[in-house]
This record gives sequence, structure tokens and C-alpha cells, in this order.
Amino acid sequence: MSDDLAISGLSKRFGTIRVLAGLDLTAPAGALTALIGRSGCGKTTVLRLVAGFDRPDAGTVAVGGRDLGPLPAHQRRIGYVTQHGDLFPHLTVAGNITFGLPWRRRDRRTVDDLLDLVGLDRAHARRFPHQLSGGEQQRVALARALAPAPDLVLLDEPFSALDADLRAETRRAVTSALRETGTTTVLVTHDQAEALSLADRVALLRDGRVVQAGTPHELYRQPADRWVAAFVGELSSVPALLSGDHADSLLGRVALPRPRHGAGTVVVRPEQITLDGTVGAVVLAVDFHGHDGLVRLRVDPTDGPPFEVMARAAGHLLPVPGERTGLRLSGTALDATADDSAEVPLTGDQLAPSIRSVRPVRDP
Ligand SMILES: Nc1ncnc2c1ncn2[C@@H]1O[C@H](COP(=O)(O)OP(=O)(O)OP(=O)(O)O)[C@@H](O)[C@H]1O
Repeated sequence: MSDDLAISGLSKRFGTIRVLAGLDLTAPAGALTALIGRSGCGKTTVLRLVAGFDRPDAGTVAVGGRDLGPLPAHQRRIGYVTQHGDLFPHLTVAGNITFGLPWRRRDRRTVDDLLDLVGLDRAHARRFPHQLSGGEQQRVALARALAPAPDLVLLDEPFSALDADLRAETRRAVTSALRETGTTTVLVTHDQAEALSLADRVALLRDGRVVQAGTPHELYRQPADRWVAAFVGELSSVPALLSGDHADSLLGRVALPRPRHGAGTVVVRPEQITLDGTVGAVVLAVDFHGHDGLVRLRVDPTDGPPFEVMARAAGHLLPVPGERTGLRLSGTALDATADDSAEVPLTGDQLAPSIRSVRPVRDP
């Protein structure tokens, strides 16, 4: 089992651009932490500062309590895998894997063990990088990174250059090798779904800092704010009457994460809106993903303005644009906002007329 990574107050400017502004992040020992954020927010910069390829303007990086600041990159005991693997083209797989090892460890057994670990046939040892698929090259790159038993592995978008088939298979092989060795890992990815499905913890960068770090479930279901909520998934806002621990929306009742009162809106995920309800809506567009799909719908309440929502449905049950369907909302809202956001409970006449009676539109 390797050690934890602790980053504290990390700051970095490139000319006039301030990329990191006192970033704090802990990556627990033996776990896979995904670093996500908008393009250009500084994810790769964090990895490069941790690896020692660049110097921070301020802040500290420690692994297992050991301050890496004074150490050059080659003494940090960190493995780094890039988007394209960057294998040495003139060396065989065996040569690549054992490149950074002392001579006494550059043997057949070491190579075989590492190929086994990343799920590659031992016969690949004699091949050159151009004789491997992109996914195989990434596995060799990981084997090379793991060969010296580093304290920490940094993965910078290692799957993004692979096509869908190879990506799934390579992800499985790479994460299983990392788990088997118990290596502390930080994965940079621009793919939120990849982060949520692979990582033990996810850290989201914004404005040079970590805006939220937690389990994938925490980021998805208990986002720190509306921006985080929208970054890790789709959202829908539904008009509702907020009544303490629950809200009666036009599509049905939901629980509230924090007590709220008054007329307002609840914010929910698309999978909380199912197409098996009684509230009439018109399908505007369908985004087909194979196994499931996102459906954009318009609801026309009898006593309020129309509004749009997103629902998720199984791929084989998707409606077509123009179709009428019935909606139902359930579960717990991510968030709720009262129109008058003062936290004074509102009752009766104080409520907006459009919501005073929460009357869903039913199809005849
Ligand atoms: N060596 C450099 N010199 C000048 N600017 C740089 C340098 N390296 C990075 N930057 C800038 O710093 C910002 C952050 O870059 P970085 O590559 O860390 O972002 P990122 O989140 O990894 O982006 P992406 O998701 O697009 O790969 C960008 O605006 C980039 O142009």
C-alpha cells in the first residue's frame, strides 16, 4: 500500500494568467482520485507540479508526509502516464518497461509479472510500440510507470485517445492493476462519466481551487452548489410548493435535502423523472445513448407558464419527438429555491397565484 498525497496552498501563474490559486487537495493512500474541471482550468498543471516538471509559485506537495518540494522529478518516486503513453519507439515492450530500473531488475521475470499485472500477453515483450494497439500501448505505459513501485501514479487523460471499445477494456485493465498494487493514483479526465464510474474520490477544480471533493455519489447527489450539480450531470428545475422537508411539484412530491418553505422550484436529476406518470407532457427532443436516452419535454400547466424538463429513459422505451407522454417525479431533490428566498415560511395568500394550488395537468 502506498501513501497519501497532500497538496496545500498550491499556486501557479503563467505570465499574467493565474491558473492555481491556493489549491488544497488530499488523495487518500491506495485510492483512485479523479481530478475534473473545465478545459484549461489547470488539471494538467496540478499533475506537472506534483511530478516536479514545473515549480509552483507557492504551496507544498507531500507524499506520506514527505515534502517533495526540494526533490527533482526523478527522485520523487512518482509514475506519470500521458494521453499517448509516450513509449520509447526504439525500445521493445520489455525495454520500455524496465527502462528506469536498476540493471539487476531488468530481467524476464520482472517483465512477465508486469505484463500479467496489466493484462497483456507475455509474448508482447518482444514487440515494438508501433506493433501495439493504442490500448496496449497505454497498458505498457502503466506497466513502465508501476515497475519501480512508485509511491504515487499520475494519469493524465490516459484513455481519451482510445476508441470506445478499447477505452472500456483498457480502463478495466488499468484500474484493476492499480487496485491490485494498492497504488495511490490521481487521474485527470475531461470525461465526467469516467470520473464517476472509476474513481473512489472525485475533486472538481474551479477558479484555481478545488470547489468540491468527495465520493462520486456525494458529488452527484450532494453537490456543493448549482454549478457543481450541472457540471457532473443534467438538471431539471420544476415549479413546486416547498413545505419543509418535502415539496409538491407539478410532477409529483419529492423530499427536500434541507427545509425550505414557499413557492419556488426544485432541482432534480433526469432519472428522477420517469415517463410512466399521469402529468401530460410533449416530447421535444431525444438524445439517444444506446442503453438509455435523455428526453427533453415541455409541460403546459393549466394555471402557470410552460416549462421544460429532462427525463432519462431506457433505450428501448424512448418516445419520439412530438409524442405525448405522462411524467412522474420521485426521490429527493438536489436543491430547492424559494421564489422569495427569505427563509420565512409562506402560507395561503402569500403564495404566488400560479402555484397556490399545485394542480398537475392530466391527460384526458
Ligand atoms: N507552460 C505554459 N505556459 C503558459 N501557459 C500555460 C502553460 N501551461 C499551461 N498554461 C495555461 O494554463 C492554463 C491551464 O492549463 P492546463 O493544461 O493545466 O489545463 P487543463 O485543465 O489540463 O486543460 P485541458 O482539460 O484542456 O487539458 C491554460 O490556460 C493553459 O493555456
